[in-house]
Amino acid sequence: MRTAHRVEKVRAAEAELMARLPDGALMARAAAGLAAACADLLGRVYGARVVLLVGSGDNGGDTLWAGARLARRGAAVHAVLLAPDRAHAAGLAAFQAAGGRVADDPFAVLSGADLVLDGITGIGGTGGLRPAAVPVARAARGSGAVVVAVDLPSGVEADSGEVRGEALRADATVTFGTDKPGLLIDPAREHAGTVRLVDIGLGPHLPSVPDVESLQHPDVAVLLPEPSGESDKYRRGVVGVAAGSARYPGAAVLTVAGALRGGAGAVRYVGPEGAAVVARFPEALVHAGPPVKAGRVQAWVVGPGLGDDEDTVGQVLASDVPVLVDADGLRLLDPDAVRARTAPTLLTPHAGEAAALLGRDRAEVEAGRLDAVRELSARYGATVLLKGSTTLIAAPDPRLPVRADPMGTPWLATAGSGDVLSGLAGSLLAAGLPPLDAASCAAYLHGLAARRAAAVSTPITSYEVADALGAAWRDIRTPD
Ligand SMILES: NC(=O)C1=CN([C@@H]2O[C@H](COP(=O)(O)OP(=O)(O)OC[C@H]3O[C@@H](n4cnc5c(N)ncnc54)[C@H](O)[C@@H]3O)[C@@H](O)[C@H]2O)[C@@H](O)CC1
Ligand SMILES: Nc1ncnc2c1ncn2[C@@H]1O[C@H](COP(=O)(O)OP(=O)(O)O)[C@@H](O)[C@H]1O
Ligand SMILES: [K+]
Repeated sequence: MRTAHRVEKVRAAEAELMARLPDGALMARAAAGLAAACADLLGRVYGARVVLLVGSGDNGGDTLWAGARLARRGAAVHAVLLAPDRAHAAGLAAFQAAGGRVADDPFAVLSGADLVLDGITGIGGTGGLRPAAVPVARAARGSGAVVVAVDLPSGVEADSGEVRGEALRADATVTFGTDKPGLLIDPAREHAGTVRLVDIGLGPHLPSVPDVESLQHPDVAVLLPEPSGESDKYRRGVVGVAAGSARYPGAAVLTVAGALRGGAGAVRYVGPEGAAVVARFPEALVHAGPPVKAGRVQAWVVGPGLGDDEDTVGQVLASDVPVLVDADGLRLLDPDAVRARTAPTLLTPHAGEAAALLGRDRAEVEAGRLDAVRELSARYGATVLLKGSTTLIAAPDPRLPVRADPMGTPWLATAGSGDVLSGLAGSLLAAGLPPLDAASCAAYLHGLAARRAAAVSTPITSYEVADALGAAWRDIRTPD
């Protein structure tokens, strides 16, 4: 599991730890880890041309101390001081004592650099890069050097992943003590590149429950349901799928395709497109009547391609089993009926649907996904999976961490892939996973399946994503 903590918690943990250590010890640990990571990236330190972008805070301090270490190992290191009067004094003295030089012309040194360290701002940064830093950050990006962000790419919001202006784009980020939420959530995540965590001893001082977390293969492996000797199709769970309409018959097929690969023992399709479903999937059970007459299921998926069938949404929401609501279902749902449910509800909007549910602009939701997913989940008393470039999942209990899916790929931005996801997540609900786990495992498997399909050929179709789900399960169970 990757875990991320908000800035206030990082600072509290740092204060506790610093009180037990000699002055400067923590920064020395950070700088040692940073210099080691840079040496790995460079391969050979001796003779390498390194440029430090140094801001006015401790982030610049870490960078100067690391620059001193690299200079002592024979690198030619120049520091670009963005606020010369406020550069970290001890760091600058150590840097110069080690043979590092302050650059007169930032653009001249950047044009010949092998490695650039971005120490403009870390967790103390607010707003995008200040205007003076913008051309320097752009020149770093355009220089052909490997760009390494120190703690965070400068200009991103550490706590939310928002980018409110211009931010530096790094190839890699070396972060200290713990991940920050912005390293797991777009658009900031995209600016960070590959993230490496340096242990500075903060762990025991951080709250045990993080603010944001990302599942990794072993976490998903533990959560996925496995049939046992005692299993039969009913004990494995039956998932009901109320999706598709004469106008959108494909949604019925794709949702069932996802549901069949989600671990439930049987999929019961309910709606007008049973013939199309059975033609593709003879293993599906079909029922043409309303959901209340369909027989017992352990979870429902309602909404993909449903058109305007409000009755179906109402009937499913009135049931006493977990319900996933997607697509048209989100438009047709009665918020009071959702809030009144005693069994869990999982809503799976994309940014446009989330914006409609919240009464906000789509762009606002996309820029501030963490805030949007938390607010939706609180308003509806439901688990919410907000789809997009970073899919986020929030449980209604605000004490639980928000899960940020690390597996998505932009190839998933293709019609119908959301239908596959909702079938898959509904199937995991029917198999007995709690909504937060069902949703986050589904997003992870969906992304992994899309990556596998994209490795064979691109562009991928939603049906190919569904087809690759079995291979994704196998990958997770048998890591190499
Ligand atoms: N506190 C500690 O013990 C440790 C801190 N560490 C480092 O210290 C950093 C935090 O240091 P600080 O709290 O000094 O904060 P930062 O160095 O992240 O940034 C604060 C400084 O940047 C300026 N600033 C804020 N927003 C800006 C913007 N958009 N553009 C340009 N300048 C801006 C502020 O005026 C302030 O001077 C961490 O990210 C990490 O790199 C590490 O050394 C580990 C230990
Ligand atoms: N830029 C992107 N990067 C990664 N995943 C994306 C991106 N855009 C969309 N997706 C994913 O693609 C799927 C699309 O679902 P959705 O918007 O419901 O489409 P549809 O209704 O056509 O099925 C979701 O799983 C979403 O997270
Ligand atoms: K930085």
